[in-house]
Amino acid sequence: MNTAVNVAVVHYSRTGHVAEIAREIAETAEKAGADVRLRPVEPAPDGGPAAAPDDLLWADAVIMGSPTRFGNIAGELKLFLDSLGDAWRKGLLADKVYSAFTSTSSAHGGQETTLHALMTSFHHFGGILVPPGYTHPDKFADGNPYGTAHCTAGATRPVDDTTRNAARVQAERVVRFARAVKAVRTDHRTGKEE
Ligand SMILES: Cc1cc2nc3c(=O)[nH]c(=O)nc-3n(C[C@H](O)[C@H](O)[C@H](O)COP(=O)(O)O)c2cc1C
Repeated sequence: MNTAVNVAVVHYSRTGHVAEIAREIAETAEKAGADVRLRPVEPAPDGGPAAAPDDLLWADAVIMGSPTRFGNIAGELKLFLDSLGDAWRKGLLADKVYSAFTSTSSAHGGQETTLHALMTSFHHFGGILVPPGYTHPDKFADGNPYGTAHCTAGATRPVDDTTRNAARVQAERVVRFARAVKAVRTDHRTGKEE
């Protein structure tokens, strides 16, 4: 089965770590055959487009990333989430695959709570959650079954192979399940298969 799928990689990053993981995820999803929109929630320094609700409507899978802030997501990403009320009300965010990633300064500095905070919204959307789990040997190296999570160790540790490998595992898995979900998705409003 090689259904065409659209993947939106939506993220916020202030000092570049989350953006670096987002790029790895986007490249991997592209290599896996997906059409990809890599979208920061604020306009990128290179003038590229910022994320818009339409990117989620377009997507079959959404992979969303935020730095951890006091064990929670960054306010900038929350503002984007809060712009989705209209799309949510119309049922347009449902039945898509969702997955999350993050970066912290300290080990166990709130990675899992941040990933869960993102997933809370995904539940409200009626999303199909696809976490990486321990489904690949590389996941035993990065050790986070909830999503790719980097630790910058006080901004001394750039995104490394362990994190990149985890990002690749997650992106490949999301594309695979996005294809499967797309094949059975129904239009929420009509109840008919899309
Ligand atoms: C207001 C604020 C709160 C933060 N809270 C945490 C935290 O709870 N745990 C942690 O490990 N790092 C925390 N950090 C550090 C960021 O998570 C870290 O710098 C981030 O992973 C970098 O991501 P970025 O380079 O994509 O911006 C915080 C940073 C800021 C500015």
